[in-house]
Amino acid sequence: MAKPVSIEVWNPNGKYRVVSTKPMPGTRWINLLIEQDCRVEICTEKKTILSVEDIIALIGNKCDGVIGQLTEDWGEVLFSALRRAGGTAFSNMAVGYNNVDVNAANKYGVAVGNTPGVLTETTAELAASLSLSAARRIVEADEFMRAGLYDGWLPNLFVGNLLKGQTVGVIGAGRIGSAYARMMVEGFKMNLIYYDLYQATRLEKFVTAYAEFLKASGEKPVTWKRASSMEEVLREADVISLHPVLDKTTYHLVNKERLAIMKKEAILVNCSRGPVVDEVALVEHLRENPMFRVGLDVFEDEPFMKPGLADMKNAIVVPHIASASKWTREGMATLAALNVLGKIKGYPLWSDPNRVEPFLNPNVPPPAASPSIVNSKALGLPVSKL
Ligand SMILES: NC(=O)C1=CN([C@@H]2O[C@H](COP(=O)(O)OP(=O)(O)OC[C@H]3O[C@@H](n4cnc5c(N)ncnc54)[C@H](O)[C@@H]3O)[C@@H](O)[C@H]2O)C=CC1
Ligand SMILES: O=C(O)C(=O)CO
Repeated sequence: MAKPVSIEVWNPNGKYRVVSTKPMPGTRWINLLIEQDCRVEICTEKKTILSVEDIIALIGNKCDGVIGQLTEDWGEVLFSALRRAGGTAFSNMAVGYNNVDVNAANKYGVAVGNTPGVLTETTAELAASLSLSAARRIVEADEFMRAGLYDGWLPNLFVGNLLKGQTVGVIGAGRIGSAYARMMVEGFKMNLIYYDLYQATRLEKFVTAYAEFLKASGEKPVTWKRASSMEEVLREADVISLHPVLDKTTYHLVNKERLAIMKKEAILVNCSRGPVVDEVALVEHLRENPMFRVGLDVFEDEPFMKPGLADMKNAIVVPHIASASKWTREGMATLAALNVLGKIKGYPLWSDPNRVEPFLNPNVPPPAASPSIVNSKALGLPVSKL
């Protein structure tokens, strides 16, 4: 039996009981729930990752909805517990929901929300930061400086790669992959090659228009290409950034064989999910190819790194912070809360999960809709006309 977990309670007399497994940034999300007669309970347990047992204890005997985190294992056990407690609403505070067994949620009639859109630019900016940091060896140079090793300018000191005119490769050109591609093409005048199951039409139009602009200004135009295989991207690109969802098709998408076809001085960035890369193979590749560099926000066995990774000078590692801007994290909390609230109140689903701005303006009440429910079709939820 799990120990009771510590909680903070807001609006104790609220009709609907909504639990958040973590404190989340900002207060708007709490106020929006309270205004709609919710009692909000926030888990304040010091432990970073809650176990299934901890969450069962949080759900208790009566719970209308839960806001959860990507570190939690939302499957059969939790969805059945939530349903037994009378709940029909869950939302991840994340766009990725590979920690959620959606079939299990469907079985118990629980809506599964996620938070697309609000983190697109923030996440793409971190991928761009990792790309630049790797190309210009910023972390190594910073460590060198702090260690007191700098004793004067040298022609060969921390020489890195110029991005202008090189090729950026994007695997998974959805919301974040496309935003990243635009930053690298427009910001650094890189040529684009991308691989996705679907054509990224808006991205292609953007690069075409930007190329026209450059040409009209007398500059060399950038180019784009949709690759017919992932290998084509790996072979041709100088900087490759991974942005697909994590599912069976993308597990170990980058493995030993695929690392071997990349350029010896290429840069690989991963801001999607750790298991998209075979991290053991990556450590070996980094060891054998000192000019190959990586920027990693996510890890295969998060929060752990595979042995050897932390020792590699050609790896930059940060702790899953790609969406960590204040505006984004507060917006994610708001979208997650509104997903849960919308289901509890019987609101329809917002018609376009890529257009979430109307939910994020703090000066205007949000639309009476759930911003993004990934299993809405399976549950037969109505769609808003707005
Ligand atoms: N590191 C972090 O903090 C963050 C990580 N993420 C991760 O990024 C992922 C992508 O997010 P969005 O861009 O909003 O999602 P999205 O759904 O707009 O884009 C994902 C793209 O991946 C493509 N894709 C799927 N399977 C593929 C395959 N086998 N090969 C190539 N492409 C494939 C899809 O067609 C789609 O275009 C999330 O699912 C999440 O796991 C998202 C936000 C923050
Ligand atoms: O939203 C996600 O999927 C994350 O990884 C955290 O922002």
